Amino acid sequence: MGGSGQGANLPTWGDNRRSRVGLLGGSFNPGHRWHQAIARRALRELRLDQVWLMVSPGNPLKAGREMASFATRLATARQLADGRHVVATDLEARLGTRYTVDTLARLKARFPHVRFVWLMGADGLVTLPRWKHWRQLVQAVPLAVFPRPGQNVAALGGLAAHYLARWRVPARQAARLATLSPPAWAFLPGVQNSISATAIRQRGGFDATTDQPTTPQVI
Ligand SMILES: Nc1ncnc2c1ncn2[C@@H]1O[C@H](COP(=O)(O)OP(=O)(O)OP(=O)(O)O)[C@@H](O)[C@H]1O
Ligand SMILES: O=C(O)c1ccc[n+]([C@@H]2O[C@H](COP(=O)([O-])O)[C@@H](O)[C@H]2O)c1
Repeated sequence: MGGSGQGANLPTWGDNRRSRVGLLGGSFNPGHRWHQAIARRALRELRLDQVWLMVSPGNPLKAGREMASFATRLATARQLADGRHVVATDLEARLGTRYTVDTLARLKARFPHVRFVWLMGADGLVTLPRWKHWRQLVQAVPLAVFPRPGQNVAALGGLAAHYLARWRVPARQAARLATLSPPAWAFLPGVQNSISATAIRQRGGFDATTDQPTTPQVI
């Protein structure tokens, strides 16, 4: 990987090896320690080589919401990275993509030998049917869904989970996920944390008007 923990660059390895990469896309407004916890858990349980904290130039479903600058959000993601196994990246900004389905198409073309897994909290599975071309998206990449307080019942009882039911892999087989042809997904029960970027902002951890953190950015 070309990056240090500070690496916002497009990764330079991977083209010619079968590596396994988890993509944790997010607004990171700001990044927080549960993003890091998910990344580490994914590395371990999905047997990934790397997780990329992929900072969104602008979540299409969060338009108009209080949003710090891209640079500030990327900086908070970088604080969570170690530069080896967890890497923060601005690649969506570089690729000029905003919708996940488009990003995945570009990434798969750019890294044909990398096996990607899309990582998300249970809230992502809830909103998935509102994402651009979501049925196409689930054909493009396996999904790993992490529990989130207050979201799990809606996630597992929702439209996306029903649509994907026949492709669900038991959590005990999560290590296989990166090797499976999509659609494939797993819900990974485990420790949960109610931390959210919204709560951090509401606590005043971040001053979106000045674009500056008022307390340590990563909480
Ligand atoms: N506490 C959490 N538990 C499980 N998943 C989480 C948690 N916090 C964030 N995630 C997941 O991390 C990814 C990126 O999240 P994001 O950057 O939007 O943070 P957030 O805390 O959800 O932000 P916000 O409160 O602004 O919506 C998403 O897939 C989200 O589901
Ligand atoms: O592609 C879409 O339509 C789409 C809709 C909502 C969210 N996403 C992606 O989901 C990821 C999590 O977003 P967020 O803002 O909830 O952290 C991030 O990578 C977004 O680009 C993607």
